[in-house]
Amino acid sequence: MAATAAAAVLSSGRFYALIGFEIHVKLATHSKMFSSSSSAPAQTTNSQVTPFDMALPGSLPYFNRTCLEAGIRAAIGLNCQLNKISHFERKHYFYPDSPAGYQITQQRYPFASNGVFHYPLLIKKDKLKSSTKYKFVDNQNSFVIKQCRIERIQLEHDTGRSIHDDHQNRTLIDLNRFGTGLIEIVTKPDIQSSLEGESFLRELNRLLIKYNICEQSGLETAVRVDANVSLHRMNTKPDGNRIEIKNLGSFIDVRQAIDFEIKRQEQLLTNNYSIKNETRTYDTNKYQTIHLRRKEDQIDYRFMIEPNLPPLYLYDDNDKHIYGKNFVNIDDIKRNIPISPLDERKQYLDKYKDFLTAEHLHELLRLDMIDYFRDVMTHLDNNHLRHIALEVLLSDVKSISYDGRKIRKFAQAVSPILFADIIKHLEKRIITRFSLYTLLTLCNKSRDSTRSLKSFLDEHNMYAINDENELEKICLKILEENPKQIDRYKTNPKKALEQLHTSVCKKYHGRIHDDLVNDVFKRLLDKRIK
Ligand SMILES: Nc1ncnc2c1ncn2[C@@H]1O[C@H](COP(=O)(O)OP(=O)(O)OP(=O)(O)O)[C@@H](O)[C@H]1O
Ligand SMILES: [Mg+2]
Ligand SMILES: [Mg+2]
Repeated sequence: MAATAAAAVLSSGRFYALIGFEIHVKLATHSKMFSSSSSAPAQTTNSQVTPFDMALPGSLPYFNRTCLEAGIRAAIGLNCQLNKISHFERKHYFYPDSPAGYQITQQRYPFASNGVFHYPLLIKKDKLKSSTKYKFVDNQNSFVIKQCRIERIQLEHDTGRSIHDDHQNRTLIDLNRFGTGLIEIVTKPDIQSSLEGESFLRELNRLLIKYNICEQSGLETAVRVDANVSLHRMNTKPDGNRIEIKNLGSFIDVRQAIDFEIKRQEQLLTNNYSIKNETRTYDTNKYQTIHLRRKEDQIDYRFMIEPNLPPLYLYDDNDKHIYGKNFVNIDDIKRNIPISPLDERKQYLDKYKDFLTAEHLHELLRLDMIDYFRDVMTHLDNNHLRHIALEVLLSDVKSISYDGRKIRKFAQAVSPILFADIIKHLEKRIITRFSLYTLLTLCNKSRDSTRSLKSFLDEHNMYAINDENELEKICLKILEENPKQIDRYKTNPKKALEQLHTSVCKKYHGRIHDDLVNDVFKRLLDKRIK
């Protein structure tokens, strides 16, 4: 894998862009950060709310250490320095869905800082504008690795939700979400294009899910991103001004919002306007960023140390003498941390180097198939079979279950053992390549993971016809039914064979091997036209 650090110059060649993210991640913990209420999605409004969540006088916060543990896992994945002492502060602002009038955060004294994250760059496959034509590999079929520094990671909690009731012209407040644990990951402005930004977020998302920091649903629900974008003339230094685009909820929104913003700023600078600090929002219908407020107009947050919470202390194996409720041993967490997505990628490419390319691997990751692939591989004992399995995964299985949710259902219905068994049958020519899609669809639909392959093949009579005599009889019959093709064979043998092949497949529903049947037809037709 090659490391690169080339500056991304915009197509005009006159400007360069700097992009920094503030990424809010909803932590996968059972209860909220400072109260015992559940943080799971609720059925009824205001059903998961304690006196503290309502800011009732006299109620006190009680810190949930699993939030800190999840945060530490993120910090390890992002190679951050873990600060042994960190503090909670009150960040004051008034908003109806935040009844205390402040948010508890660690903005100034975070538990983790100064990290660096390496991620593989998505490379545009071709010059088409299509948003799907991306791949993760360069022409040498290796990953291009980029890096982005992490400024800090802080713990904070979410706000409630305002529900606007237009009929009665009022706003209702639901506090179920209030107090659920978040981490905010703040990057340095090291990202230089929308493509780098999207690549960074996709890899980060994999890390967050793999390390059980947020729920599987990832960027779509558990992660919200503020993208800070600034454009500068080449050979000038940034002056610190930036545009902050708030609350982006999907990879595509992030990419499009950045692209729009770069173009907008390019026009401003070209017309000799300057970029001033500003907060904008992205309109997903109009594909534009829209002015919200000038940064200078923002209120003074009047930060103060949260008096009801002690500092958080971290320790490692070397400081065994420290213990207590809010103390977490970093080394305990490090010992149980899974392999990082990047190292995992290297491991896969190394283990299956005989047939797995970086592009295949990217595709498996993109389709959320990697775990299924890994499990299938363990049931196949040679690379020839494994290669066939890979090919089937990236064709038939891909079209049956094209997204993460569906592949998980597919994996339940078609167990890796069953899938491996299908591949072995295919290789032994007991079933045909042509029947695979139907067979896999049937297995997937049956939703009965206990059924054997034999029961499917018996029930639907899907055994390949391998007997030459039987096949010859079938082909003769097809020729009788299609006399036109015999004439056509004289002038256009390719087309005639294709038509005959289609007819035989239609009639025998994928029980015929392509190569065998073509040979038999050829033999029979050659004899006839002699
Ligand atoms: N010149 C720049 N161009 C683009 N992004 C920048 C630039 N300078 C700083 N940034 C980014 O701005 C972000 C600053 O985030 P931070 O949370 O520290 O402050 P904030 O946005 O003022 O606070 P808040 O959390 O209240 O929004 C970082 O992601 C940083 O990388
Ligand atoms: Mg910000
Ligand atoms: Mg911030």
